[in-house]
Amino acid sequence: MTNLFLGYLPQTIQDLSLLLSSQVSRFQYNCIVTDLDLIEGPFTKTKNLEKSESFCNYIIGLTSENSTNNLKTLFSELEFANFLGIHHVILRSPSFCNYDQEFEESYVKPLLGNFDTKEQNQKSNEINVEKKEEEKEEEKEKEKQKEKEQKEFVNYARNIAKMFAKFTALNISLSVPIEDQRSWEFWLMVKSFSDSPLLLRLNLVLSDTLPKRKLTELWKSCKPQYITLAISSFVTNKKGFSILPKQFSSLIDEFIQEGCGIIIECENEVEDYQLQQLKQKQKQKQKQETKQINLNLNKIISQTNSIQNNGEENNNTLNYLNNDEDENYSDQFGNFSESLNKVLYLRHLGNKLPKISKFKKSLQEFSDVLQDPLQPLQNNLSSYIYSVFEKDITKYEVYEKAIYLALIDLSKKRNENKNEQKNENDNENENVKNNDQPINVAIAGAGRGPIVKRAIKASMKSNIQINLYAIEKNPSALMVLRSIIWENNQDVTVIAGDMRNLQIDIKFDLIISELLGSFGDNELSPECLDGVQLACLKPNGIMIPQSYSSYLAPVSSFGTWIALKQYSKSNGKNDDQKMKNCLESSYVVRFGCPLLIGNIKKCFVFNHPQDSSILRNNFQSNNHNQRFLKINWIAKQDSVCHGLAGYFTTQLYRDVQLSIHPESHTQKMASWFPLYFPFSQPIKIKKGQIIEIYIWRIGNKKQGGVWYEWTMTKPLQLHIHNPNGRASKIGL
Ligand SMILES: C[S@@+](CC[C@H](N)C(=O)[O-])C[C@H]1O[C@@H](n2cnc3c(N)ncnc32)[C@H](O)[C@@H]1O
Repeated sequence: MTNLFLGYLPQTIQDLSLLLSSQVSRFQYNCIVTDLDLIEGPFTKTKNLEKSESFCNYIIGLTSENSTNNLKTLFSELEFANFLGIHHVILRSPSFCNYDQEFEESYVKPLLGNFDTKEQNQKSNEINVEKKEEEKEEEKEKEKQKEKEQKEFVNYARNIAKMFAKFTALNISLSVPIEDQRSWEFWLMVKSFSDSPLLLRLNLVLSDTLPKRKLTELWKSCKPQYITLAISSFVTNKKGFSILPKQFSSLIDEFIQEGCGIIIECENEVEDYQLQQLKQKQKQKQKQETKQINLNLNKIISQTNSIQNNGEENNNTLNYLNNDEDENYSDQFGNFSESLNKVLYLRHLGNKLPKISKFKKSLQEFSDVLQDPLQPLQNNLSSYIYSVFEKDITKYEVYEKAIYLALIDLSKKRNENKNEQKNENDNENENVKNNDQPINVAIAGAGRGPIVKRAIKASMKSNIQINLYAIEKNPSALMVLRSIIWENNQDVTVIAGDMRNLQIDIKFDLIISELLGSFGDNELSPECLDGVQLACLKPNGIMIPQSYSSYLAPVSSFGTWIALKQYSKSNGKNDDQKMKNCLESSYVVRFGCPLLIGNIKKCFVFNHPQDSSILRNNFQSNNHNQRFLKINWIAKQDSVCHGLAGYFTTQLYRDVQLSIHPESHTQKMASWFPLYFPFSQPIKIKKGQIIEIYIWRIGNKKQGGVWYEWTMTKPLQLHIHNPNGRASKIGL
């Protein structure tokens, strides 16, 4: 059974308390969505009113149609919900959201008919002449209508924002039709009018029109709480069961996987109500019936055959209906199982979804959780953090492969040199002796030793002798490292200290490090490796990684934005500057449902070893590690930009790579989530617009560290984020 949240929305409710006691427990709905209409709604019956307290947890209130154009009604209904103790309310979708589509149906299509484009144009030209006057009138009317609706649109958005500010105890979701781009505009407008836009939730309504793919992606990035399946979304298959057309069910699958709850609209609850009446009369029979229903319910839920295929494989469901006892009810109440059928079907869809692997599940827990990037140079990492690193087997396997190839190449080079020298030098014996020396390998930043272990393995595999050194500055990690080396009887020399200023005589053929952050250079790998390269790398020595590149894309991710705002609120605690700083810092985050508005583009590149003369001249100023770049994109679609998503790829050695770039992500590697550079305000973007940003990597030891600054210049000019590293600096 999945954790799918199912809500039930009957069009009419005769007896809410009966419905709750029968439906929720028996048919495994999580709740009933019920009208808050104060005149004809279920709560107008005193019986329901009296019991409201006890069943409020199972109820989501739905505002009435009248409330969409009447502030007073909306207010009264929300106040009533509050009074009853209902915690969740869904605001009904304003009908004008569908205006454009209706207009298309009733005006545009009949005018165009079925002609091909050429004929179509001719024909419409003719019509244009004939109906010019008539159309002018129509145009005027249309304009008027549009203007009226635009006003209503804004007014309703304003009303909602007002109500939202007033009823802070209610969890409010706004309903909007999923297939209409205008409803997205409306949703944004309400959000931007509102005082606490983050708390306003979203209920998408799916009717019989499938949204365009791009719109679906856009909605997913808005983190909807529910999708309501309107009656018109369902079709009846050959066997008479309500199912969703294939594309619809795939769409629902996608949203279920993002944790979205489903609300099913059903015609009425008469059958269930009457079923209960009957049950009272036929107590004995009812017991058996309940038993049978539960039995069949379990069978149906566990079956994995497709209900979809015209009902052909839907034998269990059919059995349920054809069951002797159930036939009585079906005869008496016609399609009494209609709502049950829908819920079983949806449970079935939920169960049919591919099981999420343990690996994916463990990652999902981190969705939209903001973390400050690690600073392994400035801070000493804890044992727990090392243990998390070490769980990522994939990363170390790739490292081992790179080390193996580097050892082979170093050994080959030696042999070539040896042969050359053999030819050149008379005193050949002595040189041969020198060249047979093991290869000097250093792990720079060894931690508790996972790469040390891989270097030993690579040496054994390649049968190439190495002298292995482990450099580490974290005193506690060093203790663990030493005891692991001792326990495993490994031949490793531990060098305690900062790799940037080692006072040792040894020169290395190969220096291996893993000092990479989510943005490649953001844990100061360039600065750390400069020191050890200058002091200890032999000429023509190799460094792993050989290079790393960062990447950026403008991102829309409401979930991440909400998390950021909440973080800034709780961290800032009424201190304005602190709150601002939170919005100007970069974060490691697994974007829950990101929408990349432009293609991912390369940002900064670092190569190792660096040119040693450049390195020597800039060692103090760190100028050679500073970067400044302008990047622009053409927006792929309408959306809201919440900042920049940062990724990296690294070439460890030759073609051995690690990547968190979404298009080339190393499979099953979980060590790094993307880096998020937020913009201090969400920016509405139109499809085709140029998005232009500037980003800097600045700083040196004298300035207390390295930091990034970033800004947007198009379509909106923003301030520089994190000037002088005021919000976040990476300590050197
Ligand atoms: C990201 S961790 C990787 C540790 C280990 N290689 C692993 O994969 O588990 C980086 C390690 O480098 C060490 N480190 C960072 N900067 C250093 C420096 N300047 N000198 C020596 N060690 C450093 C940190 O203490 C940390 O143990």
